[in-house]
Amino acid sequence: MLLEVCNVEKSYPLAGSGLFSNKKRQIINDVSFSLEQGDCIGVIGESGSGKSTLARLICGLEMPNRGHIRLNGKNVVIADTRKNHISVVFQDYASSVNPLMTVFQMLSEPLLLNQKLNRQQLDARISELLLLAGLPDDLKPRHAHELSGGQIQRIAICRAIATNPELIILDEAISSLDVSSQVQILDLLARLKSQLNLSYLFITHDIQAVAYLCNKVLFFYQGRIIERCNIDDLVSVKHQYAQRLLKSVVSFD
Ligand SMILES: Nc1ncnc2c1ncn2[C@@H]1O[C@H](COP(=O)(O)OP(=O)(O)OP(=O)(O)O)[C@@H](O)[C@H]1O
Repeated sequence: MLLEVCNVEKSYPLAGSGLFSNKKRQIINDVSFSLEQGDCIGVIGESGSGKSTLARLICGLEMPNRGHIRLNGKNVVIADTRKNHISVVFQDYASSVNPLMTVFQMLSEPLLLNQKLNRQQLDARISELLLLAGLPDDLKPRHAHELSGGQIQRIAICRAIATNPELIILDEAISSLDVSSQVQILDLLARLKSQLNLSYLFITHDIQAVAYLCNKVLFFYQGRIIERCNIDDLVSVKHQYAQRLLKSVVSFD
């Protein structure tokens, strides 16, 4: 099993409850699921249901209060996504890249974390990544302000795949884009998944995007998984919230 999330719980101190109060608000409630190599699992839920908190726990940016998270049988280590072999692509593409860096520098950074490459090798690997993401090679000297939102998100995806991670977490990775860029990025993610044999945890509000990209789906509600199913069984979900989500989609095929 690639990823195992077992009985995970996370709470934060309750706002306004005083410095010495131990009152807490439970954000993640007894969440368990597993992801096999090659899976793309969609995590869908409304705003504030705890999806991003779950993402931060899985990639080791925070630790759970209870339960455990294992990647390839090893416990995920706090604040070491490199050791954890997990990459993350966030929603806010503009702030996910350094505005002072060129595309070449943005892509050099993750590549040089793991290996020693000379300038020529680095240049060749960056060309390869740009090609994989459907971007022209002449973007290398450009800065973020000289790129479109869709191009920046493709660069963020290049950064995510640069380290050959075991798992990529896509946290609302298409939400800030216009509809046509969303479709293009979904196509890119689907192509990279089969080309590089990637595994994704795809966090979103968008059930149609889940239906397009994922083979399994978890419905998240108030920090709990309230329903889970294979993508082919979407129409037979039982929970009211999951049914409501499905009904909210005008055309669904
Ligand atoms: N560090 C923190 N301290 C206190 N509360 C937090 C912290 N991080 C998140 N929360 C709270 O946890 C709840 C869940 O937040 P989270 O961002 O995980 O939800 P989400 O489902 O990803 O929402 P969205 O779809 O809007 O991004 C929110 O009420 C949020 O205010």
